Amino acid sequence: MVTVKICGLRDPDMVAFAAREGADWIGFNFVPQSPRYVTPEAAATLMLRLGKAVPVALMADPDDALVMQIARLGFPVLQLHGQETPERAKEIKSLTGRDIWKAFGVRERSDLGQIGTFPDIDGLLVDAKAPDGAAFGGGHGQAFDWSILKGWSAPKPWLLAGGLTPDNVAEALRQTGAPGVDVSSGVERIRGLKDRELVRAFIRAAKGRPDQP
Ligand SMILES: O=C(O)c1ccccc1NCC(=O)[C@H](O)[C@H](O)COP(=O)(O)O
Repeated sequence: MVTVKICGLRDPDMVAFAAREGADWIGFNFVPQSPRYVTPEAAATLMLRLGKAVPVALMADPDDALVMQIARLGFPVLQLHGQETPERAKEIKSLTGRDIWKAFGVRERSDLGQIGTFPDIDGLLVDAKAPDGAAFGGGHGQAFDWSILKGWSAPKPWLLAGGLTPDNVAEALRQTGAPGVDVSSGVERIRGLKDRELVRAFIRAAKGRPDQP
């Protein structure tokens, strides 16, 4: 079964709703410039509503103090979404003992080359490259050309991300064979605010049960 990560939740009831609807992972965003940012204190409250969903902490170029603070909250997975080097990813892994997922922004086939230089990560996201001039590297609601993944085999467990929506996720999965998907903007009507109907539709479309009430 395809796994689903819903990223950038800020509201406890929405966390509980996404978990009930079958989200496998729920991402909390610790990038202060993001409209989806939550403080570590707020995340601790949100984490009380996870049900069976697994929390993922999203950070961009975090310092040691932040990674330790987040790891202490109990996150089993840290998702790195900045300019972290392979060495820094390894360092964060040893410092915290947590699984490390690294997000890679891609636009063309050659962008996939960087992935092999991160031997110590536990998983990865293949995401769209941020638009030129963007202040941060993800959550822009833009898809990349999925055909660049044709014939590529991921060295680690991976999620497809970037511009996915309830309407295109089934086709994205068909074209890429991704084992899992990650979404943020595509389940929002207002930037930064998740929408229940879209969250439900996305999870059902990704898991291949779109018509169930
Ligand atoms: O979502 C953000 O605001 C964000 C900010 C800074 C770094 C990363 C961010 N999001 C990372 C994610 O994992 C998103 O879910 C992923 O980029 C897909 O986003 P979208 O295209 O909006 O579905």
